[in-house]
Amino acid sequence: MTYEFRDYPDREMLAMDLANQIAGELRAALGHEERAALAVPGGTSPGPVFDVLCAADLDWSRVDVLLTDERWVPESSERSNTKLLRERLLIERAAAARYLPLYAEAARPEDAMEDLCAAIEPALPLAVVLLGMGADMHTASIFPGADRLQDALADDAPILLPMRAPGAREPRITLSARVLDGALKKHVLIFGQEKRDALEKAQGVTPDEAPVNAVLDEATVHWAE
Ligand SMILES: O=C1O[C@H](COP(=O)(O)O)[C@@H](O)[C@H](O)[C@H]1O
Repeated sequence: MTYEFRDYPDREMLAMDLANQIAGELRAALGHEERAALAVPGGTSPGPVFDVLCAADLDWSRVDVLLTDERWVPESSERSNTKLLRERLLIERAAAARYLPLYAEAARPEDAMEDLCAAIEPALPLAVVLLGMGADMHTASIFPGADRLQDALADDAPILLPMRAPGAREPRITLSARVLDGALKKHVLIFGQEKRDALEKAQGVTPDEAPVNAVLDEATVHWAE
C-alpha cells in the first residue's frame, strides 16, 4: 500500500490547496463525463476546505455531492454532518450541486437503507472522495470494533451500511470501503500530531484494527499541525 503524504505549513494553506485540487479533479472529470460525484466527510476537520471549495468555478449543476457517512440524527442536530454540509459546502456556486442524502426521517438507518442506496447507485463510481480519520483510525463511519465492520470491509460489500460502534455516540450510516476505495481520486484530511501518529501506527496493521488502511492505497494524505 502506498500513499502520498503532504505536510503543509498551516491549516489555511492546506484548505486552499486541497480545495483547489478537488475543484481541478472535478473539472477534469466533467470534461469526459456528464456528471461527477464528490463524497466528503463530516466531523470537525473539513469545514475550512468547504469554505474555499464552495466558491470554486466549475459546473456544479453536474456534480452530485454526498457524505462519506452520517450520524443518525436529524439535520437540526449539531452532530449532523448534513448540517455542516448545508452551511459550509452547499452554498455560493456549489449550491447548484445535486445533494444525495445519507439521512432520512426514520427511527433507524435500516429503515431507510433501500431508498438511500437506490438514489446513490447511479452516481457511482465516485469521481473524488475526501475522507477524514479519527485518532482511533476509523474513517467514514467504519470504526474498529463496529458491529458491521467485516461487512463494510468485504470485497462484495453493499454500497451503504448501518453501523454501531463503541466509539460512535449514535447509530451511523456509512459508504462501504469498496465504494470509498473505488473513487478515482482519494484524499484523506488530518490535522494535529495525534492523528499523524495514528496514521503511522496504522502502517502494517490490518483494516480490522485500522479501517483507514482500506482506503489509503494511492490516496493523498493532507496534514497540518
Ligand atoms: O464522526 C466522524 O468522524 C470522522 C473524523 O472526524 P473529525 O472530527 O476527527 O475530523 C469524520 O471523517 C466522519 O465523517 C464523521 O462522521
